[in-house]
Amino acid sequence: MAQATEKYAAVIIGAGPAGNAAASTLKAQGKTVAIVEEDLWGGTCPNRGCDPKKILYAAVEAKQRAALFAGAGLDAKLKTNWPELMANKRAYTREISPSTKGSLANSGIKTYMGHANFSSPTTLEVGGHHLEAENFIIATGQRPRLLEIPGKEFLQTSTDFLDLDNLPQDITIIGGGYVAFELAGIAAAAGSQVTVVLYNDRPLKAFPKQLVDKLVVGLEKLAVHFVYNQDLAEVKKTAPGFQVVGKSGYTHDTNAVFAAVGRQPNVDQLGLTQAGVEYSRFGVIVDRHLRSTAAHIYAVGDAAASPVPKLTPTAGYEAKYVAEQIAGNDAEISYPAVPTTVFSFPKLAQVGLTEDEALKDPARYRVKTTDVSSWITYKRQHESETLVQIIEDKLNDQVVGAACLSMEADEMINYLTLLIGEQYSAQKLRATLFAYPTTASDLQYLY
Ligand SMILES: Cc1cc2nc3c(=O)[nH]c(=O)nc-3n(C[C@H](O)[C@H](O)[C@H](O)COP(=O)(O)OP(=O)(O)OC[C@H]3O[C@@H](n4cnc5c(N)ncnc54)[C@H](O)[C@@H]3O)c2cc1C
Ligand SMILES: NC(=O)c1ccc[n+]([C@@H]2O[C@H](COP(=O)([O-])OP(=O)(O)OC[C@H]3O[C@@H](n4cnc5c(N)ncnc54)[C@H](O)[C@@H]3O)[C@@H](O)[C@H]2O)c1
Repeated sequence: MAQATEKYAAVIIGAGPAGNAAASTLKAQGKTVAIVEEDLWGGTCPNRGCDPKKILYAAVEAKQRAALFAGAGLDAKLKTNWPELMANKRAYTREISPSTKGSLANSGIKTYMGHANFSSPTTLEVGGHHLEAENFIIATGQRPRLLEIPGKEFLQTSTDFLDLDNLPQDITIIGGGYVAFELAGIAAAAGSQVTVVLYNDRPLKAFPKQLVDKLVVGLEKLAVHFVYNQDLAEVKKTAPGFQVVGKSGYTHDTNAVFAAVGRQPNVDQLGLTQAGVEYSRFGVIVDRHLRSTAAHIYAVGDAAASPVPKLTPTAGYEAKYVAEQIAGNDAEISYPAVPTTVFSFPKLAQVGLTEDEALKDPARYRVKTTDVSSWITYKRQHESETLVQIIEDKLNDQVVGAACLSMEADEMINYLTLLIGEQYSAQKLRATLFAYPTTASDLQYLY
């Protein structure tokens, strides 16, 4: 017997940070809401992204911070117990999916498990259910991109790395973005021999080169080996592991190979053509209201080709914005300054106007990069790779962009984000007192 059609005010596809934020905001408006998930409730960030990565990072960070005090008061040589570390991570992640699904259901949101696929602009099929809605929100995220080369079946991804039972002795990472630098840092600090193979000579190219170069120095001190300008031709299986082979003849024998060459939006198996929704390789094409080419269907978070970094905070921000659009607010989306951090050794963070953008208008912007390694905040931690870059608008004496490299960069960038958002001038900053000595108390000496 054919299933009856189930009707909702809004149906959301994907239960990651974006989908969940949209569902709960719409539910709080009193709407009938359904959400569909085909895999883990909670999505990438808490199951196989930000949170599990930061759990692994926290342990090796403690080890690295202690190591910096060798000969300066701490004799202990800490050793990583990877299986125990992984058990600690799994104790956290195993609760995420059931508890996320439970809290959605408890708040009156109907949950469907299965792959969602549009059969028409107003109907979504999920495991034999036909869901109709006045509005749909596509929040299907992204998946790791793989390389189309012989031996691609031997490539692992960040998802595999974050769930490794044992840490391989020798790891090779292909790519030069967030994932490559974060996995390289964790693996090297945990004791693995790491090689990062890049197909160009400009890793993390959205960040200032001077800071990236110093981050590379920091990782090299952890014995990470960088190989530049090597386009990968093939991955071969060998008796002890694998061999990566470059197009120029470069070879490297290793125990495991991880592809960190970007992520691709989950928009290709959604029946979007039947729904009248256009997409590109960057995701669902959206306007300044995050509306797709079908006006009643929106896209948010990693799945949307919107002009912001694809991060958890931007996903949640877009989701709440769309819920307000559906409630009748018709203003175009405007984004606040978006901070971002690469959790490596050390950490690299950035917010607001970038150095490249500022240098295009030197009459207006002043870029000041300070080596802060002699400052007490960094000296007391025995840190040596530390830079802070401040971009000031000369018109009003305000900070409009910043980048930081240090083990404190993740917190420092949040202070700077607040200063940018609140349009703090140097004068106002100098009139504020901060507890001393802290990273915050450094702020008034930076601009
Ligand atoms: C290794 C790693 C580390 C990261 N670290 C950070 C970090 O430190 N800070 C940060 O801000 N961001 C980080 N990110 C990025 C962050 O995880 C994403 O930006 C965020 O998860 C995006 O949320 P989303 O809801 O748009 O997508 P996702 O979290 O990917 O959720 C999408 C959901 O949709 C589901 N889905 C897909 N297709 C369908 C379908 N057809 N039917 C039903 N369900 C479907 C998926 O299974 C998934 O659960 C990291 C990402 C990775 C991979
Ligand atoms: N801390 C965080 O906030 C965090 C951490 C991890 C991931 N993320 C999110 O996930 C996204 C994906 O991260 P990612 O590191 O996979 O992608 P990325 O876009 O940051 O970097 C991809 C890298 O792969 C390189 N590359 C592309 N094609 C290649 C090829 N054929 N051979 C060799 N190298 C190639 C690129 O030059 C680039 O250096 C990020 O952009 C970010 O949005 C965020």
